Amino acid sequence: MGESKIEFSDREALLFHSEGRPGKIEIIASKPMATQRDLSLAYSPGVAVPVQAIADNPAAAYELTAKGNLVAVISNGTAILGMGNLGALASKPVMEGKAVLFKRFADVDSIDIEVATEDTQRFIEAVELLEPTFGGINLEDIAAPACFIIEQALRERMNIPVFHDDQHGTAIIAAAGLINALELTGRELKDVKMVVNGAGAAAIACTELIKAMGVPHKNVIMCDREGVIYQGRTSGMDQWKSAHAIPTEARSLADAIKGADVFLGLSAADALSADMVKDMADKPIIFAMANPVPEILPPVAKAARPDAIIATGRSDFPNQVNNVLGFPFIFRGALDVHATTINEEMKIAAANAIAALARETVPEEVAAAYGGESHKFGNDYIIPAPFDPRLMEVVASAVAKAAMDSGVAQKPIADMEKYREQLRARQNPTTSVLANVYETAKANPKRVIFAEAEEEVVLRAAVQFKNGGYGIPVLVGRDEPVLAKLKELGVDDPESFEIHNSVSSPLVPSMVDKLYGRLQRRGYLRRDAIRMVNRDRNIFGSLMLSMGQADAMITGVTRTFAQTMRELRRVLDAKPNQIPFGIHIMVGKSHTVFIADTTVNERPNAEELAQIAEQTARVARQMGHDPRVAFLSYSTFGNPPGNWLGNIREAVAILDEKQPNFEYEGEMAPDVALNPKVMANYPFCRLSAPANILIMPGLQSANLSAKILRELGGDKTIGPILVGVEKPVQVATMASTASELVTLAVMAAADITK
Ligand SMILES: NC(=O)C1=CN([C@@H]2O[C@H](COP(=O)(O)OP(=O)(O)OC[C@H]3O[C@@H](n4cnc5c(N)ncnc54)[C@H](OP(=O)(O)O)[C@@H]3O)[C@@H](O)[C@H]2O)C=CC1
Ligand SMILES: CC(=O)C(=O)O
Ligand SMILES: [Mg+2]
Repeated sequence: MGESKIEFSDREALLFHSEGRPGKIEIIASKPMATQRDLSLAYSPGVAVPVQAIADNPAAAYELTAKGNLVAVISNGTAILGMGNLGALASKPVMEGKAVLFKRFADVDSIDIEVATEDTQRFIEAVELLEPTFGGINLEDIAAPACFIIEQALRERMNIPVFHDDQHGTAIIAAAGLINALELTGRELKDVKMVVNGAGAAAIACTELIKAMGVPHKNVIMCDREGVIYQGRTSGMDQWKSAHAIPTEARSLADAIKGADVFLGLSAADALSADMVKDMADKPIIFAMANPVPEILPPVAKAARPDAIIATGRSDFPNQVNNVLGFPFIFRGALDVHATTINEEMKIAAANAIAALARETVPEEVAAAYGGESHKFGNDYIIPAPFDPRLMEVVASAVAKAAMDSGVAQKPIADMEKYREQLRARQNPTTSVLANVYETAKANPKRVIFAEAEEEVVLRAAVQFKNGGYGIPVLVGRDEPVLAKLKELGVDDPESFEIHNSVSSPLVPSMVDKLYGRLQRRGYLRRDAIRMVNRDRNIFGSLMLSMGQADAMITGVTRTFAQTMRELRRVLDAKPNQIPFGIHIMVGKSHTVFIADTTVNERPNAEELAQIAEQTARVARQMGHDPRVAFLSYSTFGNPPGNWLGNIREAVAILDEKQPNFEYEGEMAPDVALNPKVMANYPFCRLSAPANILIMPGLQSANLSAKILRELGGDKTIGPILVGVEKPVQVATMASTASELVTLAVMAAADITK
């Protein structure tokens, strides 16, 4: 078990939240709001019709509004992670984070609501009044014991699922992990001796579920800040703690832990010492789940007890026992059957489904999401990772089925197999493929040149790239300004970055020879080559790349795309039998479209169009898509006729000759390519479904479309991605943000265009 792999500075964490649109969420309309008619339908007078329909039949709200897929993440900030009571406002970043996780992992729309009161009754009243808005309520980071009263009252008063995530979400995941850890260490629930540190929301709920599964009451010692909760203790007690008091001589955690099989930490940072771990039974099971800093760090626990199974709540160590593995999928299943509640049966079904998934063989494509490591059920893999795309299908369907079997589903699912298919389809392959691209880069770290390292945005990207573990940034720039800027960015060890400066680089003479060799018959003198190597960072970087000093390169923020390309092409050739060009990827809600050539060839001829189609199909396939190419035009199959269609038709004919292993068709207008109803007017069309690759007739239309879509579609655009150059190099745009640069650098490192 290694050190934490993910590092970041405080400044980086703040910038992550403040950059661009502040915070982590925004709301997007799901219906067009473009015309007067749209307005009439969406708002007055059209909206009166669904209003009346819902007044007549409240269940219609699930069909006519967003309610059925909308979950509120609600907190008063009294127990923010393990940071304590920092108030409602300070809890907002965590609650926005939970809302984003709902969306990312289970396509559940979610909004954070921070309620500024510590008065239990006022909180209950505020939340219960929200029932019309939401399909479910996820309570979060509310301290015990108020959370128990709040949840119970709301469950009684509301007819939608109310779920306190820190209690039950955590309990479900901890139970799943424990089932597997016990199996690996050859223990049975009935014999286990367990110590629980913490007696709050998470600790009480975990203990209750684990006792319900079979660990005897007398075998569990619970501790809080005052030490052991023993029978007869009077100070700092409440009814929830009393329920777990046992007769024992132990008074401190150090006493209690002697000989224990399992430690369950849901308390605070550093509460468990290495000495205590040494006192545990053979093959101890240690779940140190306090966030953000666990009760003990895995390397410390492992050093004390190499035979231990160790889990934390964090994503940067193996065995992440965190409620993120549960709540998105539990609500997905509950919402899909319009469950009135989330009951014990649904929770146990979720725990069993998660535990069983970890014992299954990890398929190839999933292995990539684990950083290419072969994950096999064992001490460092007792629980699936949150990025495991199988979780959605497996957990949500188990929860939905349990809701149906236990009689709380208002809309049972008729065809479970079809439902599982729909769950799979809710996940856009690009999202998980991108996660895989990141993990591929991490698994095999490459040296990536950041050619414009004196730019702050580039340096920030390089720092993120390094801290994310995606590879080794190789910075091109003058040492002093680069080091000074790294310090400004809060980097503790700027000297650990490799910086290359053309003024002092020993590589310069051989670079000049190489460049002069390439350019002498293109009108350049040796002194021109010297000047270019010394002054031009793209030339210097490209020469480093071509001389094998690094594996990939990212540039583009200080010069226009065309100028950057001219500089690169002085050094780098096209790949054999390929042409360089650009792809923009538009990542839609459930589909992805690749558009090419958006950057290089102004007026591609027929051969070039066919070539662009073939190369784009290869990239799309590499990113998990079955290519379906449409050659776009203003004209569809000859209508209207025109003078510009010849080379498009010829490109289709070239592919007809070559018989490539993907679908293609043309010429056609974009609506024919993308809208199945319009495509149906052309029954002879050879595409089996809407196109996912759009080959544009020329740079004008391609580049304009990509830029318009980018401006209108925001960060759903990836690219431009440069294809067809002999070395992995990516040219960003001058407006790129640090995170866009990191994505491109990772794509270059993972060589997705190879
Ligand atoms: N990994 C995961 O998925 C999750 C982890 N957690 C973590 O669990 C912890 C508790 O959260 P939650 O239950 O919501 O909060 P609560 O405020 O409801 O409970 C906190 C509990 O921890 C106890 N505690 C605090 N410090 C210590 C200490 N040094 N030694 C012993 N007990 C201590 C408190 O004791 P007292 O009663 O005496 O005040 C209290 O019982 C947090 O760190 C949180 O991040 C929570 C949910 C999910
Ligand atoms: C993970 C979580 O919900 C917590 O630490 O509070
Ligand atoms: Mg929490």
